[in-house]
This record gives sequence, structure tokens and C-alpha cells, in this order.
Amino acid sequence: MTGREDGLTITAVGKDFGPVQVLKDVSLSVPRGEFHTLLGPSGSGKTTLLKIVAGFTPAARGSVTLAGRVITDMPPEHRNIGVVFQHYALFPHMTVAENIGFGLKMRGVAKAERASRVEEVLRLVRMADFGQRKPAALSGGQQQRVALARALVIKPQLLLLDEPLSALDRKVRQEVREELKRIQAETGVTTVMVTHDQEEALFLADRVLVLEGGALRQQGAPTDIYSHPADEFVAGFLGAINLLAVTAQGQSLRLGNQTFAPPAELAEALAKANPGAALQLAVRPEQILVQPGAALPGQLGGRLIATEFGGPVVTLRVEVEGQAVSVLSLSPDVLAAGPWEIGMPVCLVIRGGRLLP
Ligand SMILES: Nc1ncnc2c1ncn2[C@@H]1O[C@H](COP(=O)(O)OP(=O)(O)OP(=O)(O)O)[C@@H](O)[C@H]1O
Repeated sequence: MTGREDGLTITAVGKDFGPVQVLKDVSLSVPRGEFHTLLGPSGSGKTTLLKIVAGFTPAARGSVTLAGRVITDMPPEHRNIGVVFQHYALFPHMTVAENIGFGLKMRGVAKAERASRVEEVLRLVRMADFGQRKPAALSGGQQQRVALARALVIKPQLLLLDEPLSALDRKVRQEVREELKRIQAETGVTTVMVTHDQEEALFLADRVLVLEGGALRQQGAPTDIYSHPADEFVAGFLGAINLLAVTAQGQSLRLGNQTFAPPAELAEALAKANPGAALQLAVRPEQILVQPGAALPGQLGGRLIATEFGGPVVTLRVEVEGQAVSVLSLSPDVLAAGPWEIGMPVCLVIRGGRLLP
């Protein structure tokens, strides 16, 4: 069997709540061993999709296949899926080890094997010394590790994570997210994680699936989806971006009264555009190079309107033909190398981006 047949396949899954179609025939597949993140704003249907896969909610239409078996109507306890939610929901009266072993006990696994599997999975999540503690005596990050151990101890064919990090504070969230990436790589378990945090989705995933209004807007590798968003929604949702109103003019682009050379990667898209067509150029701040002084031919000229210090990065705000453009400079050295005076002329070189209709 290929990885794809071994993994998860969702085919035309739909779901309605009353008159509202919250999932509109979503199809996707997660090859075995891959880590996919399901990213989308609140209410986009992420949790509903995850619940359908887990078996907690029936689908109105479509099918779900895991490891070659159709599981659409199978009860959750027969699906061999591990699930972790935002709120840990560990049993408070049981120790960590008992919490983790509970699912094995339900499955009739003998005591000695239970103990060795609990120990193994506790080592995996680096909580080997915590087996005898009660959940109340653990930090939030440690409780989520235990929840992860509990989901993994059954050796699931699929791991589903619903915002598992969002109740943790920033520093702990980063630690646990790195742990999660390591643990997924070590176990090789096929994983789908729901998040509304763009950075988290990009950091963790082999592939990011962007859901909006119950429909998949784009799926792809993190770098691809970040640099080549399919539409304005995806572009804006994945981080800061400049959307510049431009018109196609042969091999060049026109912005207001200025004509400039687009980055080479846009040549193909530009060749297909109608002359004079109004387009949007979507450019991430770090795809723009800024220099003090007037523009040379092929560059864009503007005026510096603000500099914003942000620790490791500095954002320069520039006005070009009445449009505001933000430029990310990767180091404060750029600022120190000045002179950057508000109101001064600057020139911009656009080094990447995407044309949107
Ligand atoms: N049991 C239900 N009854 C009625 N409507 C529901 C039910 N569950 C979810 N919905 C609606 O379905 C839509 C999708 O909800 P869902 O929880 O899947 O979104 P989400 O993307 O996970 O959002 P969030 O990030 O806020 O959790 C929302 O409009 C929600 O109000």
C-alpha cells in the first residue's frame, strides 16, 4: 500500500446545522506519517471536521477512510484514533500513570503490559518521573504532555489535536510545540491538528490546510502557502502582507504613475494577464528591499513615513503613490546604517510576491 492509502482520506464531507452549511463538501488526504495543520478563523468548521473524523459527530454527506477502511459510520472507540483537546480533561482522582493506562484497561490490555506501555510513553513525552502525581500537581504544559501520552499509548493510526496549545502561555506554548514536533517525528503517527494560530500552523506542519466558511481555500507546504497564497483571504490570514493595486503593462507593472520591473517569478502570470488589467500584487514585507534615495529605472520610488522597532526586526512604512507599503528589514543594523529620516525619498525593489485577480 502507498502512504496515501494508509493515511486519512476525507471525501466530499458535508455538515449542516439547521439551514447553515458549516462544511461544504470538504475533500483532503493526509498520507501516512505526515503532520497536517488545519488552519482557519473562528467558526470556519475546523472542530466540526475533526469531530466527524473522530466519530463524535456524524457527517451529513461524504466519507472518511483511515488506513484503507471506511470509518464514516464506525463508533469512535473502534476507530483507533487518539484525540487531544485544548482542555486537558484528565481524570483528577487518578494518577498520571492511571490516566494514561485507562484506555488500555478499557481495551482489556493485561496489567504488566499496561505498565510497560505507560512507562514507555511517559519517557517519550519526557515525563518519566511524574507517573505517580495527580494532574492537579502538574503545570498546564505538563498536563498537555500527559494528554498527548494518553492519546498515543493506544498506538493510534491517527492523532487528532484540537487547539492543544492554545490554553498555554506563550513561552510554554513554544516549548510544548517543539516537543510535539519531536514526538510526532519520533512516533511517525499521522497527525491532524486544528489551530487558528498561523505561526503554529506553519511551524508544525508538513502541509497546511486553510479552511474558511466551511470550504478548503488552499493546501500546501508551509513555505508555498506563505509565499504563494491562492487568494486575498489566505494571503491576509497567514501574516502581514502588502496588497498593492497595480496594472499589467507588458512585462512591467504600473503603480500610479510609476512603472517598475516585477520579480522574475511573476513573468509567467504577467504574460497571461490582459494588458491594462487591474491586479493586486501581494507582497510580504520581507520580500521588499528598501534603500535610501531616489528610485532608479525599474524600481519603485516612495517616501518614508515611519520606522517601527520590533526587537529582531524593524518595519519601515513607506508611501508609494498614495498607497501604504510596509517593508520588513531583518535586522536593526539596517536602521542603524541610516540615515532614515521621516519624509525622505526611498526606493523599493520588489523581490517576490504573487499577482491576484
Ligand atoms: N452543535 C452545533 N449546533 C449548531 N451550530 C453549531 C454546532 N457546532 C458548531 N456549530 C456552528 O458551526 C460553525 C463551525 O463551528 P466549528 O466549531 O467547527 O468552527 P471552528 O473553526 O472550530 O471555530 P473555533 O476556532 O471558534 O473553534 C460555527 O458557525 C458554529 O457556530
